[in-house]
Amino acid sequence: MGPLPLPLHERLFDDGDQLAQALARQVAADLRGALARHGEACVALSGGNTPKRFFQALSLQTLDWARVTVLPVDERWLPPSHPRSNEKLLRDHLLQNNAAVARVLPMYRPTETPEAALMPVLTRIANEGLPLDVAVLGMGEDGHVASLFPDLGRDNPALREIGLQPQGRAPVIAVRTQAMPEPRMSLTLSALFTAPALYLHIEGANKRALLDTAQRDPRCTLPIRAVLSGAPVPPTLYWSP
Ligand SMILES: O=C(O)[C@H](O)[C@@H](O)[C@H](O)[C@H](O)COP(=O)(O)O
Repeated sequence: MGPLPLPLHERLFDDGDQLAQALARQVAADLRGALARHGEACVALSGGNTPKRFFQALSLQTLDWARVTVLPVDERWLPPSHPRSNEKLLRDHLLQNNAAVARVLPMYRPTETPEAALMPVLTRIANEGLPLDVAVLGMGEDGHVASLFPDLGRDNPALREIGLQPQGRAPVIAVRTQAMPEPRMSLTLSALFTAPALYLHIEGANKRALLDTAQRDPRCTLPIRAVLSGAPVPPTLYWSP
């Protein structure tokens, strides 16, 4: 008998619209619970192409959005007017309808490099964003999550530990990857794991197969496996073809 697959709850849907509605209902319920417990709530959300429908559905949910802070799990080092900016994605697709009054905690600052802004951004996120109540992670076809790419630590092995260890020493890192054109900033797994509710929003058969490998193969070194192996509570997968 091979090793047991890493624990993961699964919610499978026939299409992306159904998934978006269900994930929006679940995240809204988690936020309402957090608001009831401590009067404010914080959710970290992934960028990329997958989450747009989910953001739109979430923006229609009824809850006390004025007491909710939203932050991106990662940011491409581009101004918020740029089409690849995750802050822009949040503002265009989530900060509308009922959610228009939510507060965005941006990662980007107008410095030339993410390294130059790291300390002030890290301090602000630690003070105003953490601990999280909810985190939603996408996954790239290469097994990256947030901006924690498979080549993390190529030039600086300590960065891999800080990024991927469940007890890593910092909540935010500046990253460079050969996989993407621009430098980035990212929450680390130790920051993401402060969320008692952790979701993977993954669409498509290829990503599902990769996730399966990460769940079952102990030799897998991809960041997605570090999520599955290190998460203090088993994440819940929301998947559709
Ligand atoms: O800003 C980003 O790029 C992300 O937060 C990233 O981790 C994303 O979730 C995956 O790359 C999946 O992206 P797609 O949904 O576009 O495939």
